[in-house]
Amino acid sequence: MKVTVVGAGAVGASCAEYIAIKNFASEVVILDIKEGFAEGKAMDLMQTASLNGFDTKITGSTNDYSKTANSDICVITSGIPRKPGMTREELIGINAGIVKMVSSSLIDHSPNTIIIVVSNPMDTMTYLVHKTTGLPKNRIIGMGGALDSARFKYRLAEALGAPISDVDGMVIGGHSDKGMVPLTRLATRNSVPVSEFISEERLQQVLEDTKVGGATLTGLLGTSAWYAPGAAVSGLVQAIACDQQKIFPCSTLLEGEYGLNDLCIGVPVVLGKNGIEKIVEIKLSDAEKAQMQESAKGVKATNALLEL
Ligand SMILES: NC(=O)C1=CN([C@@H]2O[C@H](COP(=O)(O)OP(=O)(O)OC[C@H]3O[C@@H](n4cnc5c(N)ncnc54)[C@H](O)[C@@H]3O)[C@@H](O)[C@H]2O)C=CC1
Ligand SMILES: O=C([O-])CC(=O)C(=O)O
Repeated sequence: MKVTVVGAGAVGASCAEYIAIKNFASEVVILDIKEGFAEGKAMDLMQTASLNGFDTKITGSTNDYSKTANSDICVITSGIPRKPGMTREELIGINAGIVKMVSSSLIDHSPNTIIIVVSNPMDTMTYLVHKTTGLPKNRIIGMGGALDSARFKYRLAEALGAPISDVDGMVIGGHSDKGMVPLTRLATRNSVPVSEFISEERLQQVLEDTKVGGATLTGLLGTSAWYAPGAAVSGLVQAIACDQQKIFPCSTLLEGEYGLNDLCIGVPVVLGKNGIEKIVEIKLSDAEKAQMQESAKGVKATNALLEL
């Protein structure tokens, strides 16, 4: 199993590290445009192999896509991150050009690959990869919901005073400060609805904190987060590489599902060896449906800025 990670920055390196530590891939290639940067990150990570006990071979490449040839899975993290006070959508001007160029170079060398898009604004970048590569929809996956759900669980556990492993919950919708739809109605503590334990008001606070999870960290760090994003990507890569058939919320091209068309947005999907094996349509309440419609409107407004 060969995995390429484009972008050796904060998220790309974290993602490569988690993939290696989980020890399921034979090879990870990190590629970056900055001279020597990917090679340096790869060497540094390889020097953790004996310490962390993994056999994955990590190599770096300065913009040489021949090194990525025949990758089973490619992750796109190249592009600029936001700074405090910015929205993800403001990154489109620079990141669209980068993602377009990177995705076509990847496909030139790995025509059968599955692509995971991370660069922001992620839902729009995922849509752009569809338009650029024309790959079947099961092979293009946007990562956002897996991360947002991890943050939701963190906030739920905090509110409940419970261990995170006792808590379950999912966030669907657009990966944006306003567009996320945390499904509080379906969140549970060990199968019991969380509303049994905390007030509606506290749950609303959890929802609001979850939606601005990325912005909160950007305010604290001066740039956006990388550990949880890297871990979330590694979870998707592992589910595909190991044909786990697990459900994650991912951004995928909708063609009528959830009453939505011609956009990529976060919904639950089953991930396995073919990438997206199935879009899972869960029954939403009227309020949740309305939130999804509103979220889709936001994503479509950003998509309209693309030069396709
Ligand atoms: N979807 C999600 O949940 C998340 C998305 N992100 C996004 O991921 C992206 C990367 O974030 P960071 O790693 O923090 O940024 P970073 O600045 O640390 O790393 C980005 C890397 O991309 C490289 N790069 C730029 N243009 C390139 C090109 N044409 N080819 C190859 N490499 C190129 C840069 O040299 C840099 O090393 C950002 O757009 C950020 O908003 C970040 C966290 C979560
Ligand atoms: O907040 C950002 O800009 C980066 C990101 O998507 C996240 O951490 O959720």
